[in-house]
Amino acid sequence: MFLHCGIACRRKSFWCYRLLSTYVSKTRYLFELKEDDDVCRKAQQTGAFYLFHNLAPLLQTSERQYLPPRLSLSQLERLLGKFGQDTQRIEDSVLIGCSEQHEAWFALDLGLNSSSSISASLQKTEMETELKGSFIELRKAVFQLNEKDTSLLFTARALLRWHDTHQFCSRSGQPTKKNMAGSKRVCPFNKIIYYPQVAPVVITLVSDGTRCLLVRQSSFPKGMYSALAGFCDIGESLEEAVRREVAEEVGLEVDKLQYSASQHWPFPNSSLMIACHATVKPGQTEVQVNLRELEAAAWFSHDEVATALRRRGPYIQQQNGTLPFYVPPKIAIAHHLIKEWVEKHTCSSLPA
Ligand SMILES: NC(=O)C1=CN([C@@H]2O[C@H](COP(=O)(O)OP(=O)(O)OC[C@H]3O[C@@H](n4cnc5c(N)ncnc54)[C@H](OP(=O)(O)O)[C@@H]3O)[C@@H](O)[C@H]2O)C=CC1
Ligand SMILES: [Mg+2]
Repeated sequence: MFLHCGIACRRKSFWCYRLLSTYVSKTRYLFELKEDDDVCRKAQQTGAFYLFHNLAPLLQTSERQYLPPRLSLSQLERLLGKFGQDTQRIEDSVLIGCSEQHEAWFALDLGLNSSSSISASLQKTEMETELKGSFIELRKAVFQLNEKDTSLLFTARALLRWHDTHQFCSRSGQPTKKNMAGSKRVCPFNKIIYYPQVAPVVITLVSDGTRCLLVRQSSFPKGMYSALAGFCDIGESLEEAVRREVAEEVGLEVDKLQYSASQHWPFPNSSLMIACHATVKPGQTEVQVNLRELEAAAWFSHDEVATALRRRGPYIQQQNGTLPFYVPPKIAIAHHLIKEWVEKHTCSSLPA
C-alpha cells in the first residue's frame, strides 16, 4: 500500500516519510523492513551489523566502558572472506532497530550454527584478535554498557536465541525459513508462521505498610535479595498472576496492587517483566516460604532496604559471619521497584 501525498518521494514506499514526525517515520520504516524482504535486503547495504558469538556480543573497551563496534556490510563481507566463510551467512542476521536517519541495525551470531549456509561456527579467539574486541557474556557486561546499547543488545540476544531454538516446524517437522528481518519464521510446507515468543512475568514488591518483603532463590549470587517474580500462567490476568505467585511462593494474600513499570528481560529466554507494588491484608504478614521455589524470604525495614540499595554486591562474608544483603543492579526492574518503594513509602498515594 502506497499512500499518495502529492510530494515527490524519492523511492517507492509504503508511505511518504516526509510527512511524518521523526518517531512515526522511524517506526513506519521499521515496519516496512519487517514486511518487505527486498527493502530489508537493500537496507543491509547501508546498515550496520553488531556481531555475537554464541549469544555473547562483541565489545571493545573505551575508558572503562564497553562499546559494541558496528560493521558495515562490506566490512562484514571482508571478515567472512578472511575466515573462508560464505557471505550467504549474512542471511542469518536479524533486524534490531534503526537510527532516526533510517540507518538499519542488524545483529549476526557467528558462533551459532548457521541455518542459511553450511558454514560452521567461526573460531572465537581468532575473530576477537581480528576485530580488536572480545565476545563477553551480556549478563556480565551490562554494568559497563550504556542504557541504549544495553537495550539494543538485549533485543539482539533474545531474537538470535529464538531463531537458534526455533528452526523447525512443530507440526510438519520441516525446517522453517526466517524472513529477512527475522521478525518471523515460516514453514514452507504448511505455511504456518512462527513469531518470536515473549513470556509475561510478574514481579511484585510486597509491603505490609512499613516493611517490604524480599526473597532469595538459591541460584542468586550470595547475599542478593530481590522482589518476588513468576511466570504468568495461561488464562490469567496480570492481577491474578500477582495474587497467585505471592500466595504460592510466600503464603500471603494480596490486598491491593498497583502497576509500576515494565521491562524486556532476555535471560534465559525472552520475558516481559511487569512490575507491581502490592500490599498484604492487614495483620496477615506471617511468611510461609515455598522451599521448592525460594531459598529464603524476609521482611525488611525502610532503613535496611535504603542501605542495601546503596551497596554494590557481591560481598565477602564478614569476620563475624554475617553477610550484608544487597539488591539487584540498576539495570534490573527489581531495582527500580525497590528504589520506588524506598522513595515513596511515606506517600499515601502509593501502596506503602
Ligand atoms: N529483571 C529483573 O529485575 C528480574 C528478572 N527475573 C526473571 O523473571 C523470570 C521468572 O522468575 P522466576 O522466579 O524464576 O519464575 P517462577 O517463580 O515462575 O519460577 C520458575 C519456574 O517456572 C518454570 N518456567 C520456566 N519458564 C517458564 C515459562 N515460560 N512459563 C511458565 N513456567 C516457566 C520453571 O520450570 P523449570 O523447572 O523447567 O525451569 C520454574 O519451575 C526469570 O527468567 C528471571 O530471570 C526475576 C527477578 C528479577
Ligand atoms: Mg519465582
